[in-house]
Amino acid sequence: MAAVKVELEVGNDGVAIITMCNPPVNALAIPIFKGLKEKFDEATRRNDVKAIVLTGKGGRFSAGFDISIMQQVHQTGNATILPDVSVDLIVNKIEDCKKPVVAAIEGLALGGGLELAMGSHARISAPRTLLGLPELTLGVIPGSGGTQRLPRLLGLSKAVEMMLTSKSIMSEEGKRLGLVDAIVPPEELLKVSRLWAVDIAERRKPWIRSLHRTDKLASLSEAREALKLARQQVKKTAPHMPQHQACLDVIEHGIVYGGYSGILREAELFEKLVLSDTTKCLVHVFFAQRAVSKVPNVTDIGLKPRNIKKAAVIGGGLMGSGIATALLLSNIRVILKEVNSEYLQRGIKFIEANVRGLVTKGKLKKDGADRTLSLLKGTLDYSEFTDVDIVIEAVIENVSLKQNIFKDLENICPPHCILATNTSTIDLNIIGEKTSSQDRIVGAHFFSPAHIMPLLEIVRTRKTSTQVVLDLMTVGKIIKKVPVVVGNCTGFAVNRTFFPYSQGAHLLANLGVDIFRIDRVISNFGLPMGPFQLQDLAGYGVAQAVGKEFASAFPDRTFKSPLVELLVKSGRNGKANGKGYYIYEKGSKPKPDLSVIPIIEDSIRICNIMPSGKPISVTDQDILEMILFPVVNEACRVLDDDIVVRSSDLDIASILGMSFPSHRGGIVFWADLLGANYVYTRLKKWSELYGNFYKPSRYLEERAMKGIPLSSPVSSIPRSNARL
Ligand SMILES: C[C@H](O)CC(=O)SCCNC(=O)CCNC(=O)[C@H](O)C(C)(C)COP(=O)(O)OP(=O)(O)OC[C@H]1O[C@@H](n2cnc3c(N)ncnc32)[C@H](O)[C@@H]1OP(=O)(O)O
Repeated sequence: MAAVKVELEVGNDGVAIITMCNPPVNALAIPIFKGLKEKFDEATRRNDVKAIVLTGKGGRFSAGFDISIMQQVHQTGNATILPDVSVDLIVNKIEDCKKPVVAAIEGLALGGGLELAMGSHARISAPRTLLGLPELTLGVIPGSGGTQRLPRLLGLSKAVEMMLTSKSIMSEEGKRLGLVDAIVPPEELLKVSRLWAVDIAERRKPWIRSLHRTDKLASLSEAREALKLARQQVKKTAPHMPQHQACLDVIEHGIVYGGYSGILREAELFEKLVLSDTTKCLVHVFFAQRAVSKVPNVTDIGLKPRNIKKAAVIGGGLMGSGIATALLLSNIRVILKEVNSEYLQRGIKFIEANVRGLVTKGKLKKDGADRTLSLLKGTLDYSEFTDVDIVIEAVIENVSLKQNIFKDLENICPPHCILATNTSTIDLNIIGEKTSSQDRIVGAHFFSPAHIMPLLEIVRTRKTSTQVVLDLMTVGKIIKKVPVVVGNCTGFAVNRTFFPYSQGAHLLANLGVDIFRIDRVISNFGLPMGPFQLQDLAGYGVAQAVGKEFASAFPDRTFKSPLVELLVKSGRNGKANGKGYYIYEKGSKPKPDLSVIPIIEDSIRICNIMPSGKPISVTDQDILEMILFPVVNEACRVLDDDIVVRSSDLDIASILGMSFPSHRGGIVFWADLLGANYVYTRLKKWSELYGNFYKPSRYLEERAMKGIPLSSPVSSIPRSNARL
């Protein structure tokens, strides 16, 4: 492992080059801060140094504060391990240094990295360098002066926009806006920076301390007005994120009381926010998202992914056309196969609409769209399949149809070709039963709409080859998905974990709880919509088909509600035919359709589970937990059955596949914050009142009894039947 260190080298020109070395991104770990303080002290002291250049090794300036330090704070509860960077290093040793400091930036300067650069007296950058303050995505605010210096360098409105959206800009834009002083080719970066530093020392260039600048700040009243508008905006866009309001408060504080006071206030709030649950969750998500790409015995054994140049998609329905769109947008040639020309034309139209839609949204240029669509070829037979590298089957969920398709594919496709299915529930072993190619059969489970939703569940059986898993992971990354490798079972990881979600909502509805209240509670928690609105969106056919699969796979814990069948009988099919739980009118939010209430009352009568025939009385917290704790319970079974590599994979899958709020950390992490024992006790009580649907799983019970977090590796407890 390369040493984490800071180097100092003094040239004949009297310039000290201070270099941060912590590959791959020069994260600001404790030894880097320590090293920076020492080297700045040394450079300030030495008589042979007249100016300083600060840079990062390996073509990347710095990705900011080492986020694992925040993780340590969360694990220990001890915030005193956070180093004093803002005042002790950046103000005292860099900005107030007796010798000029120039930041030589390449690759990226993010978070604390950009804050170091802004504390310097000038910034010279290589082209196409990323500059940004993404701290809010981690639940904190910039904590090393960013909230004060960025507005002073860029002006208030652009700085506020950059911080609230956490979006980086390129150095070219930075130069235009005044964040960067010059852009030079990478090979000249150090040379120009040294000269610039000497020029400042010899007063040929201005010696500017960003914190002291006020020329770009608006007047107090204008600033207050702009910040008030921003506050109203974030109330709507980030209602669960305390860091957004805190960021605006600190900026305002600095404008009213001066930059240095702003820096002190910023440090106080940063320390407070680091300890918040939001930060715990978002920091967990940061590392969990990176962990999913590490699959033991797949990504760590030196295998190289094969090149995927040509793909085929079977089925041009919504899923198939979405998958084809995702492949095409990443420059992969696609053959789309359908059973007749009417369906084929419809599929091609879907794809064209997806691609043209991106042009309308300004995400793709017209000629880019034309190029993308030229990679698509429709077909009604298998003649184009003889040289494809991957086939993704996306036909309806019919076992014998899929079995026959895979039998054909085995005979027609080249032997190296990956045979993938987009089934959302059917066992892969059954799909491949009529072939002897089980080693190249794999699940490629996309989420609808497939060209937009980021999750790709890669389902492997015991027989799927490692090479095929690695290849599909690589395709997933190429098409900008987050691949999560899971095992084979009904519903795989995501749909299986979440099957109790709508069942729990239906159980409550049949216990007399208002469905619109249920939806409100769930969206207030942070999901984009409640379970009934989601059902409207997906269509009731999906709910019925999926419900049957789970009822037969897990009959012991399935709640069967008559409601969906009653709705269908009364001519409703959700948003698709404009008749659901809600009324859908163009241009306005869905409104509760009160004419659905008599149908719900019918369901309650048939179901007959209300104690003493009366609706149960519940708090909003009860509603939330009665819907989400059964999901946690199933997540426990998924962990127990080894369906995921690690519990944090299920967190990422729940966030990216089911839109579980990332600021809650994912389904397992959220449950652990509440405590296994709390979840267990609540479920146990409801199982006594309302039956097996709530019965705690063995995994949950054991962990609750022994005080072990749900996320602790399975090896800490004796295992049952693994089902990969
Ligand atoms: C006080 C301050 O105001 C507070 C802060 O500075 S908070 C930190 C702010 N900075 C950030 O949020 C940037 C976070 N990093 C990123 O966005 C991306 O990693 C990146 C754009 C820098 C690079 O992306 P990419 O090239 O895709 O590589 P990526 O896989 O993400 O990262 C490479 C490795 O560096 C690690 N890493 C990246 N940034 C890190 C950071 N700031 N701290 C610790 N580790 C970091 C990743 O965990 C990963 O480790 P791994 O190989 O062991 O999984």
